[in-house]
Amino acid sequence: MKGTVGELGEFGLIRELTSRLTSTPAVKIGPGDDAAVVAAPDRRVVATTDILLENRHFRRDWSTAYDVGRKSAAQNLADVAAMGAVPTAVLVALVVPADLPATWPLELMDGIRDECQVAGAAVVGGDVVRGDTITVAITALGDLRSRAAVTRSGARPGNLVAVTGWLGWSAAGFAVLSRGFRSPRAFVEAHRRPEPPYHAGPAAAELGATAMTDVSDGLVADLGHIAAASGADIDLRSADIDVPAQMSDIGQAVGVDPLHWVLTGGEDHAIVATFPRDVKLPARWRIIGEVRTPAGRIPQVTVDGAPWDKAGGWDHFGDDA
Ligand SMILES: Nc1ncnc2c1ncn2[C@@H]1O[C@H](COP(=O)(O)OP(=O)(O)O)[C@@H](O)[C@H]1O
Ligand SMILES: Cc1ncc(C[n+]2csc(CCOP(=O)(O)OP(=O)(O)O)c2C)c(N)n1
Ligand SMILES: [Mg+2]
Ligand SMILES: [Mg+2]
Ligand SMILES: [Mg+2]
Repeated sequence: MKGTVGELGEFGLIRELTSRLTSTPAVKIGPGDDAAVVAAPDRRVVATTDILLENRHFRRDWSTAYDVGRKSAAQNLADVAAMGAVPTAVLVALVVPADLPATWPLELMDGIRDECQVAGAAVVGGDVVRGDTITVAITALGDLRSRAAVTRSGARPGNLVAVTGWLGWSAAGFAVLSRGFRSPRAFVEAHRRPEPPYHAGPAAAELGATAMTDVSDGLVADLGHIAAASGADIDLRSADIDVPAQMSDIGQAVGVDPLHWVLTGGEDHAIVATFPRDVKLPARWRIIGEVRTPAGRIPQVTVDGAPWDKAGGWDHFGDDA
């Protein structure tokens, strides 16, 4: 595809975007009408939205359009999974400048489509608007399959805290890219293209998870939301939190304690949940701490019993943002 988005025009772009999509049996009416129609066998619909903005969530010199597509879909699909639901459909709202090469949004859509396919969902609609900063706003829908939603508020003292998926890999990759390097590849790739363990969300619900979230901002920050919503403290045992040797090497090279990436790095979209103590967890879950009766008036996350007094993760209005 030659030319720019402006040359293609709004409806030319929409035609090209939608022509690349695939469908699923849940999609009754896909893109092309005033709205889509998606089957909701459960009669409840899980709905969530996250925005990705150029130079805030991604950089075009660090990630391909396809990578940004995979990541923007993953960020939203992970939120559906973290409720214990199976993703069904996503809507893609795009802001693009007129002089952007048309290949960029088309390859973005390929990435969104492919990540949706990994999670079992399909793109059912969207919007295109001309603007100065590339913005990808995705809405994802999901189905609870007759189970109760797993919220952030159900953690109880005595519960175990367990996690599945990657922790700190994206943050280590971000640190590498920020310093002008392109390797080690595994970490840079983790930053470009997270791999949320989608299946683990519904699986955790089935196993009796009492609270759950995906780790988008950082483990300590996101568990902080569970602590606050549940009115309980959460203590992490650092000895049970794996720091890969390769991550330690990068930490050494750039002067950062790698445990900091694991505890406060976001964007890997691992799934962390609390479970009753007698749960039988499959091997992919690592037990990393426990829920405790709150020690003070404000529920908090502690590490090895000590309050975590640094930032627990990304904050769009924080000092690092
Ligand atoms: N502009 C908004 N209007 C209404 N609700 C919002 C808005 N921004 C965030 N929220 C809600 O606040 C909660 C926390 O948001 P956020 O930290 O972005 O969640 P997540 O990490 O799951 O994406 C979510 O339930 C989200 O839907
Ligand atoms: C260019 C660039 N700068 C900084 C970051 C780091 N970063 C941006 S947003 C974010 C947290 C996750 O995004 P957010 O919009 O908070 O998603 P949500 O928590 O709502 O799911 C992080 C770690 C990045 N990925 N790219
Ligand atoms: Mg959000
Ligand atoms: Mg999110
Ligand atoms: Mg966030």
